[in-house]
Amino acid sequence: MLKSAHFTFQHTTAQMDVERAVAELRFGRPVILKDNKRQLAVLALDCVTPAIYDLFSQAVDDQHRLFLSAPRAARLGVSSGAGIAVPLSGVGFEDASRLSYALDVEPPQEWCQPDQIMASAAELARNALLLPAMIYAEIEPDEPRFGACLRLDADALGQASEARQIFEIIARTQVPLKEIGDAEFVVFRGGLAQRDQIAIVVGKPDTNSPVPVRIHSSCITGDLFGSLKCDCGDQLCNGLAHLKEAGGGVLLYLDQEGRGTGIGSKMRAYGYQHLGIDTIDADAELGFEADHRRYEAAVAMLGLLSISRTVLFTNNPTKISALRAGGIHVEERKPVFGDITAENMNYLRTKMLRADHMLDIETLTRPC
Ligand SMILES: Nc1nc2c(ncn2[C@@H]2O[C@H](COP(=O)(O)OP(=O)(O)OP(=O)(O)O)[C@@H](O)[C@H]2O)c(=O)[nH]1
Ligand SMILES: [Zn+2]
Repeated sequence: MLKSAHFTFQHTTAQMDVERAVAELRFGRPVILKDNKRQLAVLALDCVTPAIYDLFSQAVDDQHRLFLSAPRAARLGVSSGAGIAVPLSGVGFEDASRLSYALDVEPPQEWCQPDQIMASAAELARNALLLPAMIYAEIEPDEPRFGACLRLDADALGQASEARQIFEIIARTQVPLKEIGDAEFVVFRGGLAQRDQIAIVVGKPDTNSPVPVRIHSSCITGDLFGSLKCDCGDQLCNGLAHLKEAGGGVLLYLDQEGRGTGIGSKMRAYGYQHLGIDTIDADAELGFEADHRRYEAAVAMLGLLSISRTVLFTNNPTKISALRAGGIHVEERKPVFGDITAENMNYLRTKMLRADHMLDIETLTRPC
């Protein structure tokens, strides 16, 4: 309960400021990112129209640059761990866009190391589920043309990160499921974006022993519509079935579509995959690392369910290390498979060979 005498709306938290900045970027508005030395006006290319692009370049006297992440730079043939900054003077919206995500683009003739603050800008784009391609320029503190824009301290991102682990249970109730019968849905609210996450409790797991747990990341195409391009739908059903067979357990259904890149980017990446590029390189063309998921929410959710010891159903070593890093004991790992089809074979093979997923190498590498 709020104590009304002390409560005011005068302050925001770093978490709120970050979320506001995310909303501004998604509306195609600049955010002013600042540290104690300088301030940069930053726009997400993903949400910019040609008219906004032109307006921005006029406002910064054509001194804008394009930040591209390390994976995108590498696809352009430039190796730079911090990404690159490409001068955009005289470069129009179409060419900036092509440089950001098109295939078979010539490497930029000129580039430099990006300002350090751009790491925070890329992190904002990640929270916003936008391509990490940012248009930016240094501006004067009192620049009136950006007077109405949101200002964000670059430090706020680090501070807001703590919120990733803060959740509360806001609802729990029984939902009978076709395949496994009674289950309890537990809804958690919190995290950086305050989005709701769910756990499905099958049976009555004994939290004094290692609890069978499946961590599943959302896949709208596979989970809901039976896409043949991946194994997610099968893994969701089989995961729940394994929990039931094990005498009860918990499935965490995490809101991290497209390995954390969002449905828009996942579908763009599919477009590139149809041209023969594998799942990791397709994401890299768009500027993404191989996997953008985080598991702080999973750790927090297990904690709220009083689960500290698990038998984890997964083929993905990152999930095991992420839980362990969060203080959850993974006492055993059990596999969870889906059907291997002509359509998902290359995807599974890539996960096995390039992301170390524990899949059956013999079956998957046999030519189809
Ligand atoms: N970016 C991208 N994401 C994909 C693609 N195919 C599937 N995904 C996403 O990959 C994730 C797969 O999630 P999971 O099945 O939980 O995880 P996993 O990494 O395969 O690990 P385990 O199933 O536990 O072995 C989901 O977020 C999907 O939306 C793809 O081609 N590109
Ligand atoms: Zn999938």
